Amino acid sequence: MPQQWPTVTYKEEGMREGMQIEDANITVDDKIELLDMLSETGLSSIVVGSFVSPKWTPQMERIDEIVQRFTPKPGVTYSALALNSRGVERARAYSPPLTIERDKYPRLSCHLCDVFVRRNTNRTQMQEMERWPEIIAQAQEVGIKESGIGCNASWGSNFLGEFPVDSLMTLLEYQHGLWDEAGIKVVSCSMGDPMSHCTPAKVEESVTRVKERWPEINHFRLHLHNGRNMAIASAYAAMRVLGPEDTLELDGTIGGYGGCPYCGNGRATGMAPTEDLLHMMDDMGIPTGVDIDKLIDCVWAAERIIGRELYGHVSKAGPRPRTVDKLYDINMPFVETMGQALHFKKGSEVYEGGIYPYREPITSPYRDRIDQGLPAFGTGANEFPWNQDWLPKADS
Ligand SMILES: CC(C)(COP(=O)([O-])OP(=O)([O-])OC[C@H]1O[C@@H](n2cnc3c(N)ncnc32)[C@H](O)[C@@H]1OP(=O)([O-])[O-])[C@@H](O)C(=O)NCCC(=O)NCCSC(=O)C[C@@](C)(O)CC(=O)[O-]
Repeated sequence: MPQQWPTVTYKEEGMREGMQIEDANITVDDKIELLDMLSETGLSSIVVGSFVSPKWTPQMERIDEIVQRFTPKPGVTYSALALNSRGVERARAYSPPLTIERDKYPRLSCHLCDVFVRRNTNRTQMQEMERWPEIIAQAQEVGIKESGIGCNASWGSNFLGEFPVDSLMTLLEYQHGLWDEAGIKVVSCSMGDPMSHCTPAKVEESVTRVKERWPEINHFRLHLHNGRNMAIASAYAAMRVLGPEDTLELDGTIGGYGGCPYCGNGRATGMAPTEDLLHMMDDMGIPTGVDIDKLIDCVWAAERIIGRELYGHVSKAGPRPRTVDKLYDINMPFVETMGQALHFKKGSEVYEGGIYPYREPITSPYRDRIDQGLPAFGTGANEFPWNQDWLPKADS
């Protein structure tokens, strides 16, 4: 029985998580060029930046100009991060095209790491919790029937060390109890990880335990950072636990850049590279609606704008060639440099003149079959290559 995957929705964070850790002098024109390119890829949800204090994050100082001048594409949801009411008020001035509500549900959430939230927002974890009664009261007031629980810095902290999943579950249990008391059903759980402490094992355990403890929770949000290169594997682990009755919200950044300036990992933080993660989802048969080739154009544009190479792989090695027209030339020469590796998009001229050690051109009956539109291998015992005379006989 093939795996039944959850519905996966994806949010592109390159213009916010990505740009917030890059040079504050990147021009508004360049950011608008990249944002408008992202709008043409098929991405359905794009974060344009954040309305935070420019004293804390100068990279976001000119967000107002970006929102005023970019070209919103119909059907794409554009949002922005706001960490306090002043930020929400600023964002609301640009709605539309911005969508202000970033969460489907009223949610009780806080950071397991008190140090991170103090460093990042000048607030304490206790102050985050103090808001919960108000969130519950507001939900009751407007007759909300479904709610969310959640946590950030869910699996560990660069300042406090690793957190056992038990600690995460204790926090979620407490939040769930408050919603129970209010008589509001909990259907969603979010887990964030700004300091890159996610691992596939911890994410698998966390999502599994939440599903087992509260089977009615069928909506999950994961905000995973990639400082230890565990974001894609962790996202996959979550997909493996969930099923067709579940929805999983993921986010990442083109090229995999990004990070919070106050998490301690700087530009080494990163997120799941969008092009790598969505290419994996393509392979899994999970619909993304995104054109990987246009995403690669965005990564290359981002590298030009930022002035350095980014972390993703599909933009460098190319997507897995799966159709005859994308297969590599079996007689291509020695391919060595990163520039020569770009032949998948730039054509054979990038490796022309490379070492070619073969006395005769390479041929292969397998490639002959592929070029004729046949599968490389036959499926039956008496089909190619099992029926070829070169094959040693099993009883010999
Ligand atoms: C949240 C604040 C503003 C609180 O900062 P604060 O100092 O507590 O705010 P305040 O209310 O005391 O105001 C201080 C000054 O900031 C101004 N101010 C106050 N709010 C705003 C605003 N929204 N926009 C513009 N200006 C603002 C306010 O007007 C005042 O100006 P002054 O009187 O000094 O001239 C500050 O801590 C901040 O901006 N932090 C953001 C740092 C940042 O950008 N981090 C990266 C994004 S978060 C992230 O990446 C993590 C995440 C979200 O992905 C996952 C996770 O959280 O785990």
